[in-house]
Amino acid sequence: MPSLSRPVPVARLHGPVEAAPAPQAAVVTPTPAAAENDARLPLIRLRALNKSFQTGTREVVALKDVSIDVREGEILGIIGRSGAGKSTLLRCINGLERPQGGEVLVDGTNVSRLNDAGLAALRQRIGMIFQHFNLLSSRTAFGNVALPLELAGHGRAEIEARVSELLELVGLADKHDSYPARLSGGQKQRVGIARALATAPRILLCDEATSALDPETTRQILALLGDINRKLGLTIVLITHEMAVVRDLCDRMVVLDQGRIVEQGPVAEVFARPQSEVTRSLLQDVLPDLPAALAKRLSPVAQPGSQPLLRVRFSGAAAGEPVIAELARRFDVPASILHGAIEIIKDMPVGVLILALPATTAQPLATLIDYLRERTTSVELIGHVLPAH
Ligand SMILES: Nc1ncnc2c1ncn2[C@@H]1O[C@H](COP(=O)(O)OP(=O)(O)OP(=O)(O)O)[C@@H](O)[C@H]1O
Repeated sequence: MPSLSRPVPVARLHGPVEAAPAPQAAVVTPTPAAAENDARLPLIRLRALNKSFQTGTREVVALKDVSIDVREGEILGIIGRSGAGKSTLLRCINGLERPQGGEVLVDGTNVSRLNDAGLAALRQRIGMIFQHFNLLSSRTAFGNVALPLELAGHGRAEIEARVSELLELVGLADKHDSYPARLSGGQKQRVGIARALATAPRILLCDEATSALDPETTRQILALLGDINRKLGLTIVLITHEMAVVRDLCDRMVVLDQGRIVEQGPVAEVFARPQSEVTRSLLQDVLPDLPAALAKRLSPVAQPGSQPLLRVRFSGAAAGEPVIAELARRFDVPASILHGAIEIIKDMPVGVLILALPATTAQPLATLIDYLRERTTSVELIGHVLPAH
């Protein structure tokens, strides 16, 4: 029987893991922090996963050639629209779904080859929390957290000590005897987190864990997950459709679309240089881009009196540069900021600006764009805006 007293992860499941391969869809240059992260061995390796479902005569492809490494101690966010394959991916990790192709390795163990007893042992090492908490209404907070320990055959005294420690960890020391009906959504999720940690797992899977919560409670639960990740060295994989969750909690992110990975990398890097249309669209929630009213006035070609419209992305040191003032001073080009947003992600400023240049300038447009490109993360000419009437 495993010991439950731990501030640190329990022993590994099985033997050694292989060296990390090159990331499949890395589209960004790693930051120094990410490079340090890369040196860690992957705790979870998904290799070329394929999974389809047969519904009547139709085959639905849920995952297509998905390869992801999750390194020990990191928080990985998997984001995508509804139907992108997120839940299927999470369920492949704990063996609830078997892929038709590819491999799922958890700490070197091939999950697809495990029998029922092996799967049960694996799930002791993988905690899971859910959108709707999945608590037993007939049990108190204590009883819910105690359940996995009872099932694992631990003794009463050990269970009592462990559950008290866990309720304390999640900030519910005073709710031992409360039934779920008497708890708020945030408190229920705290019980869910304590229950998921009961068997001292090394991995926590979060299935839309904050989607049923209001923004303030979401912030508190994300802060708690970040705290647990740091205190216990827990590896966290979460699925979400909200960029704000990825921004507030994750180290790295994977964007799924129609079962495929369309982008992956450190969060700040993906926010600064989104490569796929899906990522850009999902980013609209946190870094609003071109407002609809402006988009309506956009023409793909220059017209008499129209102004070139630029989307300028910036991150890190570039965010502190007086780029627009310099453009005005050096080229005598007063750019107007029509829209902008900035976020601080893991201490790094990341932003987007929509700039309108004057209808006529002494220098060619290409010269001005080149100038900005050298001093920012990226510059796109998104069209020409006609004056508003
Ligand atoms: N058991 C199943 N039988 C048939 N089709 C399924 C099954 N599970 C998932 N699918 C299909 O596989 C695709 C991916 O589903 P999945 O639930 O993994 O997506 P998701 O990104 O988690 O979506 P959501 O955010 O809406 O939960 C969808 O088209 C879905 O309809």
